[in-house]
Amino acid sequence: MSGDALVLDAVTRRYRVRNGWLGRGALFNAVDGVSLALEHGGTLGLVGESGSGKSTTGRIAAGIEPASSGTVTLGGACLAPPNSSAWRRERRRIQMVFQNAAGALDPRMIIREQVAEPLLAHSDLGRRARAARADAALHDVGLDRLGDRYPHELSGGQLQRAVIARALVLDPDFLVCDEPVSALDVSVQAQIINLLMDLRDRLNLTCLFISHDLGVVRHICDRVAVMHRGRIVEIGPAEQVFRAPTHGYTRALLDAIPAATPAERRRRGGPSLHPTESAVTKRHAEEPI
Ligand SMILES: Nc1ncnc2c1ncn2[C@@H]1O[C@H](COP(=O)(O)OP(=O)(O)OP(=O)(O)O)[C@@H](O)[C@H]1O
Repeated sequence: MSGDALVLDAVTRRYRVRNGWLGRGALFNAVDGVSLALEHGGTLGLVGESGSGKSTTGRIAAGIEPASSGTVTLGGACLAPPNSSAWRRERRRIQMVFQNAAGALDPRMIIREQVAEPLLAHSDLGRRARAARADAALHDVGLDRLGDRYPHELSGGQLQRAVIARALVLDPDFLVCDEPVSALDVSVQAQIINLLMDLRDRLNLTCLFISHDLGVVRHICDRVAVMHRGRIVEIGPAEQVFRAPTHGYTRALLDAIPAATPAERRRRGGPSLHPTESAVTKRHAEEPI
């Protein structure tokens, strides 16, 4: 594990509009001049309304999608465009966990094979060594003994654990998590959040955590970036951004979340805490497998 940072500098991503008020074929900036750094060992939360550019930023950070302009550097070296041989070398260090675990897994393959799959492209390990590495990753996420099962034999939470194991099997330094629990039952969300926190601490991972759930972001992130219409309008230590937001859009986002305590609820006149946040505070709750 090296201590270098993943840095996005003035990153822009342009798409062509298919239909919409800008007019068919017009270009628009889904991500517009975004600069941020993922510092070693930290967790940066990326929040903002739907369509603000969070996922696109995450995919660019993970090297899955190229920037239209701007640079992505890893330890000071420019990350190569996706699919070049240099990219394949660096790709191992940055892995992504998506929202839809079921869609990310092949229903015809057992879990162990799918967890081991990235090793085919990124290592020269033999079949048995790959299976052993996959079993170790499955152990890390609490799925011992389930490697021989097919995806349809696993619960939603177990599927997301398998997807996390597949991201971990290459021993990455950075993990980009894009809404990793929003497709799960509330009762399972806390277990997956707790697992991600445990893995981050145990494996010394540096994380970008994309979420709509500001309660969870406040709980697990040390820094927060707020996106609005493709731009970062505010970035700073989580406690500072949540306690004293400087941008009007951040204040509007925070006003939209339910109050954390009865006193705050009375002061603000809003509803009580989102169930996810009350649940994530119960760390180490284990999902039955
Ligand atoms: N491949 C694509 N082609 C065209 N437009 C795209 C593409 N991917 C994303 N967009 C558009 O870019 C904008 C930003 O999308 P993005 O998914 O990054 O936002 P988001 O903040 O992650 O939203 P959500 O929270 O709903 O996932 C949206 O207007 C989206 O429709």
